[in-house]
Parts: sequence; structure tokens; C-alpha cells
Amino acid sequence: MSQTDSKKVLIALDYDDKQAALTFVKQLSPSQCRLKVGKEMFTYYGPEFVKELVELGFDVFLDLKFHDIPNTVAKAVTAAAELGVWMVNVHASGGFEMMQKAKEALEKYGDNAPLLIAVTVLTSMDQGQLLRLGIEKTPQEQVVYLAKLAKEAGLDGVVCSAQEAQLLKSQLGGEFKLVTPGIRPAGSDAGDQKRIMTPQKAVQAGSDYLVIGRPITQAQDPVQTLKEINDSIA
Ligand SMILES: O=c1ccn([C@@H]2O[C@H](COP(=O)(O)O)[C@@H](O)[C@H]2O)c(=O)[nH]1
Repeated sequence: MSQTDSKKVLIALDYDDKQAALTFVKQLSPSQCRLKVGKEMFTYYGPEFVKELVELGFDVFLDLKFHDIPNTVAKAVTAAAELGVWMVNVHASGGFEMMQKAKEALEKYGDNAPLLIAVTVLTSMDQGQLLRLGIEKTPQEQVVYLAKLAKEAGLDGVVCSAQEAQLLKSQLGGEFKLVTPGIRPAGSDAGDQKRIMTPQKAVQAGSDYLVIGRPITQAQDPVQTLKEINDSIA
């Protein structure tokens, strides 16, 4: 994967119906986008569903946001690597040692190891919600703090909002991957997302990968919507 990876859109497959998800996926080509499987579909349909997507030729981001003791997380990311996923993630707030052990566990996969990234501050959170957790930093300060910790632990990048992308690129360098949910094409509903940005502005700010769910999957014509988004960031 090069620094200027042109396949930037990761579609969040958040469906409660496997057939509906597969009907959509089968209209896509692995050259157009990557796919993200999160807690909903994994809980319903498990590793077999992930394997099906991998076998269809898609790069899959397994977004289970592991947050546990180092030994457990190291074993969980190993299980993800065995599924053949392209990217997997942990919560940075699980701590430095946990992130280090997870990265070490993937070393044996060499060039086939999935990218390992850390969630910083969920894009659904704003300053008020951080305060309620007892965190007095701004979301941006907390994201930078956790991203530096993740980089020091040897991770490949972080999940953050595109609003922090420019600052993170300037502080952590171009190679450290920024995966940004909370992407909303102009005029689309923010829903529960708080720190949002349009696809075009996110790419300009330095996002490497744009995680997009409902604006595509709930569009009247999801395939055409993906095409329009891809065209807007080409
Ligand atoms: O900080 C985060 C981390 C993960 N997500 C996930 O991304 C998608 C976003 O879906 P939309 O429908 O485009 O809002 C979803 O699967 C989340 O679990 C996130 O939103 N923010």
C-alpha cells in the first residue's frame, strides 16, 4: 500500500441483514472501495461473513475496537490476521502496553500482517462528552495525545475525525495513517456524529481513508452515491 493510496473510501457495512449487505456488495468492485465490518454484522454473522468478503476480493477493515488486557488483545488481533483482514483496530485508551503487545503479535505475519490502528476519540464525541468522562482536554488535544502514544507503540495509524487530520499529519508525519469516520457529504444528515467533515475537505485535510456508512448504504442509489463520492475526491 503506497502513501498515495487512491482507494480511500471504506464502506461501513452496518446491516442487520446479511443478504441485503451481500446484494449491495455484489454490485461493487474491489477496485472501487474497501469494506468495513463492525460490531453489528460481526455479532450477527461472525468470522464466516468476514471470510466471505475477503474471498470476494475485498480489503476488509475489521472494526471491533478491541479494548482489553494486553494478552487478550494480542490474541484477538492474531485471530483477525488469520481471517485475512487488511486492517484491524484497538482502543488507544487500552494503554501503551496493550498496543505494543498487539503489534508484536502481528509481526509473525510479515508483509501479510493487517494494518493495526488505534481509535483515539470517537467521532460521536464532543467536548461535553469528554468532560463527562473526566477528561478536561479538548477533543483535538486528546486525539493528538493518544495518537502520539499509538505511534510510539509502533501502530500504523489512528482512527480520528477529519477535523484533526491536518494537525496530526503535521505532528506525526505522512506515513502514519489517518482513518476518519464522521464523513458527511454536504447536506447529509449528521445523525449521531459530532465531529464531521465532507469527503472532499477530509482528503484535503490529510485523511488517508474515509469511513462512510449511512450516507452510502441508506442512499436511494448506494452504488451511484459511492461513484459520486469517489469522483469528488479523485
Ligand atoms: O470514531 C469512530 C470510530 C468508528 N466509527 C464507525 O464508523 C462508521 C460510521 O458510520 P456512519 O453511518 O457513516 O456514521 C460506523 O460503523 C461506526 O461504528 C465511527 O463512526 N466513529
